[in-house]
Amino acid sequence: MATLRERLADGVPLVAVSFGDDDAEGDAARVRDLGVDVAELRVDWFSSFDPAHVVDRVRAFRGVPTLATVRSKTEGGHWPGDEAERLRLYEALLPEVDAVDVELSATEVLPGVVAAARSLDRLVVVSHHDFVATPPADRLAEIVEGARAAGADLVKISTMAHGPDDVRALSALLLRYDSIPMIVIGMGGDGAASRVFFPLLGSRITYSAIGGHPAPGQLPFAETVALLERFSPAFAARRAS
Ligand SMILES: O=C1C[C@@](O)(C(=O)O)C[C@@H](O)[C@@H]1O
Repeated sequence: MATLRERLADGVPLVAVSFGDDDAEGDAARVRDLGVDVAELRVDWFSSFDPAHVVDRVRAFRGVPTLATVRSKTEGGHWPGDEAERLRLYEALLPEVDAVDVELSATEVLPGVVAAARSLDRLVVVSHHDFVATPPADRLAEIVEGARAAGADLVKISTMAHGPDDVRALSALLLRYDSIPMIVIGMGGDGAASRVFFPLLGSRITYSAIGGHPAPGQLPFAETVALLERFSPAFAARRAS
């Protein structure tokens, strides 16, 4: 199976599904059977943060393109808070996965994660989440530029959309930073179209759900794939190959 870096290379959007550790072997089998492009391992959802446990569960996904995330509580995750411990966890995870996702706001963790990822030739998604609102355009631009300066291979912006103006602001951001690999998501019902429409405009990964843990406005995996197949001939061709 191709690595995440190889999958990203042709610019055709990828569909991710997020998993915890309740059934890692079963989830890895589902990823293979259904042709999920990226397994996001939400380590902050795991039952234990002991690095030996985390590495063991992540290894169940070996051979599948993986993106590991240890999301802080301040950006919608469950990580309880010790930043030195979080950095050690990312360092233990990095050899096992294709990429990691870390928040731009995680100033105590981010430089260490970027350095460790560089030394192992892994990708870093530098992300920003706002579950309340979509910030103004100048703030969004500042976040993208900050993430890029911090060493992001991909910049991810996921903010709550309250109506068409927010969706327009997020699509303008995606187009403005066309030369940077971006993942842009408008969360919530008003943003749901962005999960299909933004990949058509260049957003590199869209997140979908199989079963539990759907994020606000996420569509089921099968529906996301069907809509992208309908509207992106390149995506349909890749799925058919
Ligand atoms: O940041 C993202 C995007 C997301 O929040 C979403 O809205 O699809 C889902 C998360 O699992 C992922 O880490």
